[in-house]
Amino acid sequence: MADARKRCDRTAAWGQLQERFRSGSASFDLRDAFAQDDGRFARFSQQAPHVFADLSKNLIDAGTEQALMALARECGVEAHRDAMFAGERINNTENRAVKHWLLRAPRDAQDPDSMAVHETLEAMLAYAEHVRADATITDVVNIGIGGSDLGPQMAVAALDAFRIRGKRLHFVSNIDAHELDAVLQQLRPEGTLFLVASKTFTTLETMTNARSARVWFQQQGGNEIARHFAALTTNVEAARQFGITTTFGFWDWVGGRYSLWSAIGLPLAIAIGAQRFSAFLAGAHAMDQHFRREPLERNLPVRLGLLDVWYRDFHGFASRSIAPYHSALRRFPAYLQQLEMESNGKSVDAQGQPLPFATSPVLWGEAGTNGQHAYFQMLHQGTDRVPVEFIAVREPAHGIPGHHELLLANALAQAQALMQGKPDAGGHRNFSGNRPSTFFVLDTLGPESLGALIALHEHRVFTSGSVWGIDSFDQWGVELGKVLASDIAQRLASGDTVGLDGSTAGLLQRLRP
Ligand SMILES: O=P(O)(O)OC[C@H]1O[C@H](O)[C@H](O)[C@@H](O)[C@@H]1O
Repeated sequence: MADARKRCDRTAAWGQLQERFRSGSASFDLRDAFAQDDGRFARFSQQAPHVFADLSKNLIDAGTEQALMALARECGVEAHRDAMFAGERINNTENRAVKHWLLRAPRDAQDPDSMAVHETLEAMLAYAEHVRADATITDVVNIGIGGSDLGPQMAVAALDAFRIRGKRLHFVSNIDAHELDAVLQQLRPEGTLFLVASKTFTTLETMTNARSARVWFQQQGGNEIARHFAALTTNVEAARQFGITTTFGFWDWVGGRYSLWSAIGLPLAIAIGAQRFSAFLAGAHAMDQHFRREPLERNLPVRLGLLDVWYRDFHGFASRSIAPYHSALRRFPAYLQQLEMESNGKSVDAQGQPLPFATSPVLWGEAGTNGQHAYFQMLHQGTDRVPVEFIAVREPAHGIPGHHELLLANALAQAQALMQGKPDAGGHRNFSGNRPSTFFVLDTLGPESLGALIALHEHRVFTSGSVWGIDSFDQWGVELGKVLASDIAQRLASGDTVGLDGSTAGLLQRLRP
């Protein structure tokens, strides 16, 4: 497909944004903005499906947001979004469509893939229910990495309150077998179900771990590999060759970091059950509809994605900190790291032309309040301004009194402190303030709201990637290290350092057994 997007820095809106930044935005003060405008909270906050977002403590005014909307329109973000939902091959470097949204859409007779999606979903959910009902299975081990690990791991933790009791879920990703070893020590072969999760079924880490798990299983006297191993993959043939007969497939138009909604979600379906898994998909679908249909001005993923562009390319902010004030969301920052940094961490456009402006920021963070006692010092008083994203949940899932109010109070207080500061204090006690943050509120952390929160971020990343003109759905940057690792693995065995740089050669010699 010819990419119809216009290079964002060649638009009139880009020039206007530069001008706005030069002529005032650099000295924009949030405290004044609130003092001057009673309606600021209402203007810059909104309810989207299952997610409320307050953007008012960000360094924007109505004029800037308007110019950002103009930028999106001039760049062709809407047409690009519609092309994704029309199933066009917008992942042009891999010549693939991008249809993870179809995995959470109701049956659609018009879409050629919808039938297969729903057949697979039904089979997978039936299997999940079967595993849930099978009391002999006490442990489920997901073996996968990247998109085949971070999504299900994050979501299983996030929805722990809904998790089936009496079964343990484990996630093994690293090729470092300390991880596999620690899990295997807790298992009995007859009580274990291994899920080998890999889109390609070739990933070194996953295949190595899966083979070692199979060896362990057989050495421990396990039999019936067919009953104790299942595969989640687009490469059903490779799974069969591995000896796995229970496979749940998906399609090349599902990117790894967008695959939680596919068979890769099986650990989550086992954890929370078919009905709740369907609710999880429905929550994401509601956000898809919002993204497709709402005008840009009331379109939350679009507003967030454009804010990201404003911060990265005009303010020059190089990172964003994620602060979920809910311990069940502790893996959410790691999940977002892959989603955003693997999608938009590119320095060429979709045609391979170098981009003269900055793209993906660094994402990082920890659950609150823990982060407050570690790195928030730098957020409040460091030399860099780092936009912070708070996520708070109104209703707790526990009944222990006195905690949740304090948790929420801390989230609010941190956002307030970042903005208000204490500029008169002087010296070490001085807080400059005027530090931006976004505040998300969920009524409860449940399947629907989690689905919506994730889809919101997918579309937000789509929006900034679309403005930047990059292919957000490939990941060529992970290839070089993989190729070099296989060369170095041979050299580690042989000791051959010919042709290596001095550092790699020196370290290789030091690391050889
Ligand atoms: O699911 P797999 O094919 O095993 O891939 C697992 C992961 O590894 C790759 O190197 C990519 O960087 C990720 O996008 C992917 O999710």
